[in-house]
Parts: sequence; C-alpha cells; structure tokens
Amino acid sequence: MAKIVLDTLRHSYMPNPVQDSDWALKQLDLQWDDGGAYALLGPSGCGKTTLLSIISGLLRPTHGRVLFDGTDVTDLPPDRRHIAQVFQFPVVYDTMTVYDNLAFPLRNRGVDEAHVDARVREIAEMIDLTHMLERRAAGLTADGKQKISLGRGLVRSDVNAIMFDEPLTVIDPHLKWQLRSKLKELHQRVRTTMIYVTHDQTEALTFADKVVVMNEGQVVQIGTPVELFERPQHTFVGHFIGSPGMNVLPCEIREGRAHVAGTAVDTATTGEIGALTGEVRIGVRPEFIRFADKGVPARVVKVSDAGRFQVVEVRAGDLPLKLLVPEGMEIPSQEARLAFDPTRTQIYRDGWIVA
Ligand SMILES: Nc1ncnc2c1ncn2[C@@H]1O[C@H](COP(=O)(O)OP(=O)(O)OP(=O)(O)O)[C@@H](O)[C@H]1O
Repeated sequence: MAKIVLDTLRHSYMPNPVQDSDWALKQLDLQWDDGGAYALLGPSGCGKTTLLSIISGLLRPTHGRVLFDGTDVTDLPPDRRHIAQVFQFPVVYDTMTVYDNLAFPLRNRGVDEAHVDARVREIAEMIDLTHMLERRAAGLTADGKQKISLGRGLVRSDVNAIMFDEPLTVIDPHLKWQLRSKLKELHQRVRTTMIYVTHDQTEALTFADKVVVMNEGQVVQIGTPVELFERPQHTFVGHFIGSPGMNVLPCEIREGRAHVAGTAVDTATTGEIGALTGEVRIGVRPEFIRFADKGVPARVVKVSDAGRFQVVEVRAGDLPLKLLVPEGMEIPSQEARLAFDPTRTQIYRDGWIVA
C-alpha cells in the first residue's frame, strides 16, 4: 500500500494546448492517504478516467508528477506500479473456473500454490463465491462475472491501491445496494487504498470516507459526505449532491448584509460582509429552509410527495426555490414566508464559497 500524491498535475490530449478548455485536467494537487476509501465523483467528461489512467500509468501527464510513498513513478509503466483495477464491464476468462480466475493475478506473479489457495478461498468467502469456485465462469450471469472481477481486484495483497471504474454499471439494480455495502465492508477488512470512480452520488456517498468531486477537469471539493452536504465549497457540489440539489439564488449585498428577493437573510458568513465583485449568489439546501412567520416572502406553486418528505416548490418574487418539508407538516396554501437556517446558508462568489 502507498500514499499517492499527484503533484501539480495537468493533462491535455492536444499537442499544443492554449486555452483553458484544451485541458482535460487543469491544475491538480491531490493526496490519497494510505488505506483510505475514496470516491472520485463527477459528471461524464469531467476527467475521472484521465485521472485514473495517470495514476495507473496508462497515460503520462502533460505536466506534473505522480508519487507513491515519495517515489516519483511518473515514468514507470503500469505493471511496475502495482495497481489493481476493476472496470465497468467484467474482465474474466470464460473457459476458466471461478477459482482459476481468482487465482490468476497471483499465479501470474509466481505466488506459491499454498498461498494462492488460501487467498483465493479467503476472497471467495468475502464476496460469496465459495459455493461456485469449481464452476466455469462462462455459465455465470453478468452480476456473477463482475463479482469475479471484484475478487480479482482484491486478491493480491501487495498492491498500492485498487481502483474501481464504475464497477456496478452491469449489476442488476436490486443487487447494486448489496454489492455497494459489500465493497464498504471489504475495505474495512482489507484496508487497501481504494479509489471508486462514479458519476452516481449514492454510490460515492455510501462507499467513501472521502469524496473527491470533479467538474470540468478540476477538483471542486474533497470532503466527507457530511461536509459535502453541509458546506459545499462550490455551487456545483451543492447542485450535484443532494436530491433536490441546493438552491442557488441571486443575492445582493447591501449595508453589509445579504438580501434575497429584497429581504435580508443571515448567513454563515459572520460579521459585516464587504463589497463583493463578480457573480454573487446565496446557496441553501431545500432541507435548510422552513416556513415561518418572518422571512423572505414567497408563493407556494407545487407540492410533490417524496416518501418521508414533501418537495415544495415556491417562488420568491421571480426566483424559483425548493424546500423539503417532513411528511404530514402543514404547508401554507399560497402566501408564505421562508426562514433560511443561517448556519447552513452560504454566500458564493463566481461559484466558490466566501469564507
Ligand atoms: N483519448 C482521448 N483523446 C482526446 N480527448 C479525450 C480522450 N479521452 C478523453 N478525452 C477528453 O478529455 C475529457 C475528460 O474525459 P474523461 O474520459 O477523462 O472523463 P470522465 O469523467 O471519465 O467521463 P466518463 O464518465 O464519460 O467516462 C473529455 O473532454 C474527453 O472528451
């Protein structure tokens, strides 16, 4: 296992990158601690696969260095980096048995058969494959085959990290939940650094102790699931995580206070707020707004049932907002006032939180 450091990393697929958009990865400085469970979360095209390929050695970055425990591995080929990878689609040898598939990465490295046998049986037990070890992989469902891929990723104990690239794509929805929790449990048992790439927030938040959120080739926040929820560093994180996402509203700073739709609101930015240039916004999650006697005047336009909550759509002047209200709680029929929880209401300038 190793601490992985990405030092001033940049990557472009173009020979002569000029403008910002020419870079698939803009400047990245990241540290993955030894034994951590990380998720790399972001929309399609944000640079997740590019980043993984740079860590595994399939791609050389245009700028910057990759360090494993302080050693520069930027020019080392993949087979000398000792990274295990599990891909979106199962990589199994159909003609081999499940046992031989799991044993393959170990035998390939000349591990003696006694150790191979012990490790294969240990991993098979962890991922519930013991009862089918003697079966040929060809006869298994896509779920079963992907379990073998997971097992092959986990079987070596000498890897620096295991990277999972959208590993649950082919898994049946009702099994996804099961495997998601299984992966978390496996991390707790093997304690190898794991990087789990996904564009699905539920997968990221269930698996990871720390989530790295990417957008347009840059990291916009690294944090625990709670930090991402309670204090998004960028409006993108507020939108992307949560359902519904954070409300992001135009805001005016007057006499040292933030105003939304003409009404002053208190925010987590304490003290008098100075003049701010750029695009100034207020961000507040639907969970942190409630109906009150005083506050921002609004009109209820729609109520939808979402299980234990109701999603209430309102308009404050022209601004559309959403609130989450517990099931059964009374909702004003039309005119209402909204109170924002000041500790969870943030000011953003040009997308980034104002500290
Ligand atoms: N081989 C390549 N040649 C040129 N451009 C590429 C290549 N691979 C990726 N890109 C571009 O680099 C950017 C980042 O792509 P990347 O595949 O890393 O994103 P991603 O987050 O993994 O997306 P997805 O979830 O769809 O796989 C995108 O703009 C993409 O079009």
